[in-house]
Amino acid sequence: MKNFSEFDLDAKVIKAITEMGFEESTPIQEKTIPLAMEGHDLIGQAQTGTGKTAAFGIPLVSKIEPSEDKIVALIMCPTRELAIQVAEEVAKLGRFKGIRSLPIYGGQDIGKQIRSLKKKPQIIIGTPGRLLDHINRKTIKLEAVQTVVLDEADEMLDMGFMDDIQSILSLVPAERHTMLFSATMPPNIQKLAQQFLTNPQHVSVIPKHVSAPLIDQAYVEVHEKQKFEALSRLIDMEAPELAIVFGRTKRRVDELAEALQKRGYAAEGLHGDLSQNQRDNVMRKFRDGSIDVLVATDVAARGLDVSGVTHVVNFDLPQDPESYVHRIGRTGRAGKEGTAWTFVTPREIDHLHFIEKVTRHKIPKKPMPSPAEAMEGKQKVTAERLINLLQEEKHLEFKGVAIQLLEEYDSVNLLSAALQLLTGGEKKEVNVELTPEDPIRAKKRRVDVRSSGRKFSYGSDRRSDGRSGGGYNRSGGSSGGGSRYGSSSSSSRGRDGGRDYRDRDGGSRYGGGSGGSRSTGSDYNKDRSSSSSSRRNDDSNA
Ligand SMILES: Nc1ncnc2c1ncn2[C@@H]1O[C@H](COP(=O)(O)OP(=O)(O)OP(=O)(O)O)[C@@H](O)[C@H]1O
Ligand SMILES: [Mg+2]
Repeated sequence: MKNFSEFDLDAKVIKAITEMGFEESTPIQEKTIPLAMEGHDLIGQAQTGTGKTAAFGIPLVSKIEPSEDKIVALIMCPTRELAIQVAEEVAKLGRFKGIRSLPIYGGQDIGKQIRSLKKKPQIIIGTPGRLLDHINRKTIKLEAVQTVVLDEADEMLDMGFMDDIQSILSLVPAERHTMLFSATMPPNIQKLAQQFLTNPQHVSVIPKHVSAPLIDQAYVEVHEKQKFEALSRLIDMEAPELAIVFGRTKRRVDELAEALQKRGYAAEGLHGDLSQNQRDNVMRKFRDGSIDVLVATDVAARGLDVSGVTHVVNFDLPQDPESYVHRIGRTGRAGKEGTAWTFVTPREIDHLHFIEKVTRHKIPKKPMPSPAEAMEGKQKVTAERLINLLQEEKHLEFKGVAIQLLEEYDSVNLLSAALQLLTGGEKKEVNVELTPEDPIRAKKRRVDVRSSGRKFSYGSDRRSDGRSGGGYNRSGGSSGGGSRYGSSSSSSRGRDGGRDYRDRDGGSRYGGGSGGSRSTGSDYNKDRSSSSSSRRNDDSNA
């Protein structure tokens, strides 16, 4: 991998990169930075957690003059949390150069945004709905925009943002530089590319498996009613540092977060029906570790980069293979390892196979963790806590009582009792009821592996094992199979429900035939609303 000084970058940007702790470029960065610096339109595909943000962020900030007083770059993201995060990364990259960037998303006070816009940011990072809102108010003007980035392009398409993106791009000069990024590139992305890009270069560093290589994947076959027990045993057994648990609907997420809290886990839910304040709070707590289980709908599936996420659990099987790839990709990022478990009910096994087929990765089956394994995990964690306390010498004021107790009782018995107390088994007894979700049905979607669109792939088949050395180490670079997976789906994808639907409507099961559900209001952002009357106007209070 290349050192960043080998690219033709602004010295102040290189300083920022160094400060961020990046030593070498990742494969997608190595391939896209030179192309982007030359102004080529491009479609960039690389596994989750491999630095796509910096792949477009670095050339972007490198090319902008600090003296510029117009908006010259626009980055669009599907969710608010992602817009915030991308804005933070861009701000870090542009820090020494004095580049001004601003996130613009639904749910945030529009007056405040207008005030921030008066500071003349050069880069806007936003969700499409709120962007359009500002454009209509003329508080955002796009006539000087030279570069547009669509992050998670396929998702924005899928959420029904096509019209919004079209409206936005119609206001950007045609002579522009457009880049499109995602870990997954289903075929319908071609349509978007054809419309918005000019002679794009396809840059793909997707090896055999589209899912990130450092993720240890498994599935557990469980009945709907056993899922909660399976989850708590799993958490006990694995003791994740941070975990994200994905549920199908908002209701599911609410119930699950509450149930976990009742059982004594530090968990909170995230979905599109929460106020932006609540969403921000939950994310902040998760990032700083004051909660360690984030229960979320697919609103958290894309792009979020929280270091320390060691586990992802698909409490409910995701509808789309793409969703699977992105959900599990919240762990195993930036060269770290991660674990992803997926709960599958017996009736959903076919759908799991479908996901395996599309992602070209066999997901091994594991047994449901036993109570003994769960207990063992908990005991281990308790023992570790005890030892930490001992090493920190925070226990000294208890010494007197300890001596007294030891005079009367056997030391092993005494310590066992203390451990039992610490392990806190009593909360396990709390009864928990979740409203059952209907199983996901296998969709008829043609999986044509052979004809996989080689266009996007030029197989840098990488392996995960290289963990030596500093820096990123996600490369490996032997050539090979490099078949991309995205080719597999037919056009049946996208219009028929799935995630947004689930996220939007706590109760309804997927597939109730509501053909247009994608466009009836992704609650995702609650962001798309103000731009189009057919959508729920969730932002009206903003
Ligand atoms: N060259 C690098 N060296 C080390 N770390 C890096 C490098 N580039 C990016 N990172 C870090 O890797 C992590 C993942 O990056 P990023 O969020 O951009 O991934 P992504 O490819 O966009 O993933 P996703 O598909 O999930 O959106 C971030 O924490 C980022 O700071
Ligand atoms: Mg990303």
